[in-house]
Amino acid sequence: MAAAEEAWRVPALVHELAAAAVHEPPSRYVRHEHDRPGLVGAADMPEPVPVIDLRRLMSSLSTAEGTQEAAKLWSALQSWGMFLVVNHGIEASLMDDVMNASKEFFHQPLEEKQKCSNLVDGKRFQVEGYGNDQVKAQDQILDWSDRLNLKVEPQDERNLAKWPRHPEHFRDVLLEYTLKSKKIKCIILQAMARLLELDDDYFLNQFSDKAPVTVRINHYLPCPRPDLVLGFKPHSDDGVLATLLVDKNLCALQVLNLKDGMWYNVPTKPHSLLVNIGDFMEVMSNGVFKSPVHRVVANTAKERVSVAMFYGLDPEHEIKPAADLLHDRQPAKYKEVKTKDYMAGFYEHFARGTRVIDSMKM
Ligand SMILES: O=C(O)CCC(=O)C(=O)O
Ligand SMILES: [Fe+2]
Repeated sequence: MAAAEEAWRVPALVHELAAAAVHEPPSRYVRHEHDRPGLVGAADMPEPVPVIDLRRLMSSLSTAEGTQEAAKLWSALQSWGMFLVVNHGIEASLMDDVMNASKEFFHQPLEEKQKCSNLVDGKRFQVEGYGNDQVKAQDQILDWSDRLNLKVEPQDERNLAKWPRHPEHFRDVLLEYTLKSKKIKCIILQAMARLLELDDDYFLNQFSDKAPVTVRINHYLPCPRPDLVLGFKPHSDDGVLATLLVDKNLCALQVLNLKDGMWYNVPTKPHSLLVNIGDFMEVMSNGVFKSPVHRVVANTAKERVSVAMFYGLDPEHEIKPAADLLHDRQPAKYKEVKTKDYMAGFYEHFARGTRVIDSMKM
């Protein structure tokens, strides 16, 4: 491929645009009119995302309080497909450490961050590392953010060359946070299985020791025209579940309400975790639980960082609706698909701003 043809595949980082103090976002970042966040902003949710007390949820079989918490979880899963979790057992100081270490990485000089670049030889894209999303088409609209993607598990698949060396404690805090966040994922998946009257371990049993845990750390820098761009395009998450650590000072995440087609602000709560249902769960629950479509808006003044952790499945695993949920009047709504094929489709669709799960519906 000629060099001139290739240049569009490696756009400037938002870090570079911000450093150059551009007054207008380059056209590649400007969304089509119907897709712009505009100046008005989204509405606050008529019914906010439920806040689930994890300690209470753990006792859901044995206490009235627990039953109440499980009912809240059911309502969260039926409405927004996302919920906040408190009393989750991760120390506030560890959450702050993860957030601060991530910010510190993004504040490193560009040369330091480029040591973790997601480009091989400066041009060939790979998912892991620091940089832009993969650019698959010249007219692809880019997000006003830079990202760091890392595979944390399986341990023997960690590509440590892509992990930040600065700040030095980045690795330790991320690993400690992963361990603790995994326990939360287990409790939630058991409660979800119980809500569907499946074996408590039905969802957990889908994970083999090859199931990946990946992290995406998003860096949203201020934008001179937040009405024209998006920090993160509309998408639903891959994987079974995603847990999200968001900046407590800035509410910028929005979720689409499929019933009225409107975007709603997702509230933040200090030291809570936001849990999103991923596409794999939508398929396994045969659509009882829906993975929410969400996006992030930009703003003129404040920087924002978020840390998203995704629980995936073994690449060879077949994702399919749970057999016990299917009967004559309730046939499978999704085609069976191998995780690796789903993931290949995911990146194709993600670049175009469409959803791979829509192509799996029967
Ligand atoms: O930054 C956020 O709040 C959301 C990030 C997100 O949706 C993602 O990384 O998949
Ligand atoms: Fe997401």
